[in-house]
Amino acid sequence: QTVTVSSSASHAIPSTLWGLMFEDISSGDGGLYGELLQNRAFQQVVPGTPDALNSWSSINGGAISVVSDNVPVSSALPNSLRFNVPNGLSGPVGFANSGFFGIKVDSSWTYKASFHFRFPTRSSFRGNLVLGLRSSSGETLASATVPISASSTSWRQVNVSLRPSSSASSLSNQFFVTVDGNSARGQTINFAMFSLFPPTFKNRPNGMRIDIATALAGMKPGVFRFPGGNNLEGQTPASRWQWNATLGSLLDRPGRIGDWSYINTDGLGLLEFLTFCEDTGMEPIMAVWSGFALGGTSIAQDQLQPFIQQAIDQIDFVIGDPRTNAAAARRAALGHPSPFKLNFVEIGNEDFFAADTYTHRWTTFVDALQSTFPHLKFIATSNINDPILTPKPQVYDHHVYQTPTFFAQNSFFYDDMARDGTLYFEGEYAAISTNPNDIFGTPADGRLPFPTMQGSAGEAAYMIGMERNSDIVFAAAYAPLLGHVSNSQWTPNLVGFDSGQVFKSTSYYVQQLFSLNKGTEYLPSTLPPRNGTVFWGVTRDRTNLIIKISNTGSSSATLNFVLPFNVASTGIAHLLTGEATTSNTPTSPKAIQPSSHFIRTGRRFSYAAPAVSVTVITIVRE
Ligand SMILES: O=S(=O)(O)O[C@H]1C[C@H](O)[C@@H](O)[C@@H]1CO
Repeated sequence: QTVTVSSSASHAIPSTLWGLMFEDISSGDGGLYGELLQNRAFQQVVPGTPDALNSWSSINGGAISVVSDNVPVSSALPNSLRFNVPNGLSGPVGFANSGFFGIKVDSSWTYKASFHFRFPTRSSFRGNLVLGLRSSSGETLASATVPISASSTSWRQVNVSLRPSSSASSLSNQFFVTVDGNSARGQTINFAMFSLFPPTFKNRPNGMRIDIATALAGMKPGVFRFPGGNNLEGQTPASRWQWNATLGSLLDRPGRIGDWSYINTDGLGLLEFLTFCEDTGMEPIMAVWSGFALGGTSIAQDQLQPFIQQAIDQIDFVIGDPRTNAAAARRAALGHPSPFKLNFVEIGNEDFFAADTYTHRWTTFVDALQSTFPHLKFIATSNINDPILTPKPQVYDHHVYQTPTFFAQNSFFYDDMARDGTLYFEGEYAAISTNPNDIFGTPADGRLPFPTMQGSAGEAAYMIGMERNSDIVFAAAYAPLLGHVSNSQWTPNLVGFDSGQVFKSTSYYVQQLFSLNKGTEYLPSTLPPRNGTVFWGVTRDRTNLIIKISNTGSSSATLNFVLPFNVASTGIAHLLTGEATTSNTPTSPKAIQPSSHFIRTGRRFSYAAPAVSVTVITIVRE
């Protein structure tokens, strides 16, 4: 196959092209968000039920229960851990938290532990709390002693730093709090709002886990879509994501029942999202709730005003003027007086599930928001031009979960899209099954537990198409982004993790190769055959010519490039290839990784793309 490259660029490559889609789908709490304790504040649990004590356990007979405290630590956190020391015990007695399927104990880290406690009954008792980190077999790895007295019934906060004496060999470790069973016999102490943080990305308080955040930043992503995805919507309007409930002190965040069957702490909230965007150079694509909850409730058009006002306030928190706007003043009070960067606001999520009411919800929201924020672009989430929406959307968010083959066969999906001023955001895409008749089924029925090399090559073919059409595709994001390998609501995920490490998939490497070698202009070239198996695209930036190739076929393919200008006689081929069905997994985390090779290049050169491979060639321009 000969590929002739044009000397003049057709369009600029948007800086926003390759980005991240984030929602809490076993990915925020216990994942990207740095908090190490699960069920740290007993948010949204029912006192007295087994779930209320999720992740908490007794040590040596300590009696623990979750109670609705008659003197709650805050109005947002009504529940406390009631701890009682029965008579007749000796030695350390207390309770422990097992984290999110483990807690990594690293002796090079300083951990920050915090909790609030109060004695419900005043007494002359004085004693010591011993808290810290221990292996599940009971070996103490780090500890601190805090003197306490029952001289007052008011809440007091404990803050201590913990430096493990040694790193634990396994992840099954716990955070613990104990008292001496004999001297504290009969005592009752209430606890609330526990927190245990490792060092965080950019050392941000209430920040992100370093290894995961670093892996995400390592893709140099252009955009960050949040807070969902389904997790924006709520099963009912009352349990929808609400920006104002995710701000400020952790004592003021009630948490919510998320849309992936577990409670969200909302410790990772709107300001943390925006700060993360600034810390990694991503532009936010922020969603507002659009009046539809996943349980099926749509808000009637004449009842939408409060939700529209909440959306206006959410946007004002991000970009408003603190001198004239209360929501913006909250942003300033939280330490960020200047506005954040924001150009795109998404109205809802996947509203093709509720297209019949989206027609009025879209109109009512966009009429109000566009007049309040004239410079923003609003993204529609129903199917493209179906139903017809008023006003006509400037942007659509298109999602596709499919087989590897589908992606290879749809590399030209955007070539046929009308150039009528509409922009497109490929907000979610991934090869998730090999079974075209059951895309969302179980692994037994073709679902992928982890991305595979053939899935990643299919995605690369589709991405080559989006790059070619990046005059109208301004952003795209693989979804879901993150998944805990021990407990996920969805597979495959771009990045897997457990409480100790990060697992980068073959699809992660495709995203990274494409994003780090984006180029700034698109150079048209001989089009790949639409129904072929090999796809390529050419871009350039000031220093490099960049050629992206995906060979989704089962045999090597040689491309003969003919360039209209001089380039260096040696280039670099960044190659990702391996067996079609191979994945990087916790047991084989580095099964397939990119490798870089020098290749001979020049005005004319050939490159043999191996079967099932993705290659990014970079050549210095003369
Ligand atoms: O069950 S789905 O609707 O397919 O869920 C998908 C689509 C939704 O936007 C996102 O939250 C989720 C996984 O990324």
